[in-house]
Amino acid sequence: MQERTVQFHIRCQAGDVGRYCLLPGDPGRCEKIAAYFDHPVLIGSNREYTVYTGSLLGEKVSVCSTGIGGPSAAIAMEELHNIGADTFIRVGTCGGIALPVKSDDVVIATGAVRHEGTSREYAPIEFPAVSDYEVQEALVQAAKQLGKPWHAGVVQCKDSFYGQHSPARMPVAQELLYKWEAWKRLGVLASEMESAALFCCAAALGVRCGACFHVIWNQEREAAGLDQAESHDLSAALEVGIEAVKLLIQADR
Ligand SMILES: O=P(O)(O)O[C@H]1O[C@H](CO)[C@@H](O)[C@H]1O
Ligand SMILES: O=c1cc[nH]c(=O)[nH]1
Repeated sequence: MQERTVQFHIRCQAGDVGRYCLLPGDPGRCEKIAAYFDHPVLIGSNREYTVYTGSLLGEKVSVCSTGIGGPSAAIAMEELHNIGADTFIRVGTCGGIALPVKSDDVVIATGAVRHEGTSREYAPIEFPAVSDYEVQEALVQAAKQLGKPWHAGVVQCKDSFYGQHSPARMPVAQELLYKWEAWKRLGVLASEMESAALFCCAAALGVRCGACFHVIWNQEREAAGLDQAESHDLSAALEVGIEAVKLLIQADR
């Protein structure tokens, strides 16, 4: 494919974004994240991709939404990398699976279950989808410094949100249910949709990627009669993501 100055989907070019990029799924989250930057500027918006650039500690940083699912997330990472980005933090939402993971907690991914399609077009299934160690460490340090309730461990990625929430009505119910039971027994913390693709895409490109999540709810806690809490205030996860970028900037200097 011919090299392009302006990237095909994100419609940005070299100079538009920083080396450090935060990657929320929801375009509506970009303005909130950019509000933590110094001098944030809206670079553009096309399809699910909204991009703002500003600075943190004097270093150029950006936020680019990825939309829902691995295909659009991998496109964002590829195109941001084409124009100079090499360090990525997904700042997403997730649903808790492990019982200690409560609504409003922050989950930091150490790795991701590849129950989705995109990562298979980057790496054979034997290859693990893992977070970059430096980014992971910065996220943990950030959560500790900020005093946020956090958990670090494996998250599960899938392509069907409703396969997670209504597995029994799917024609492939048996497969979804026995695998969900396996994720539970293996101590998987939470379910979301993009990290596995992003971690494998990052490995293929030779760039750093980590991920932190706001826990909206936990369907297993609900099933166990523990609580039915639901939270949509993402500020703790956003603050952890921003603080981690600052720690990486300092460590990289
Ligand atoms: O809130 P975001 O970052 O989009 O993340 C989660 O929310 C979406 C599903 O509701 C999926 O993209 C999932 O990964
Ligand atoms: O339960 C949830 C919440 C957010 N994102 C998901 O994929 N699942």
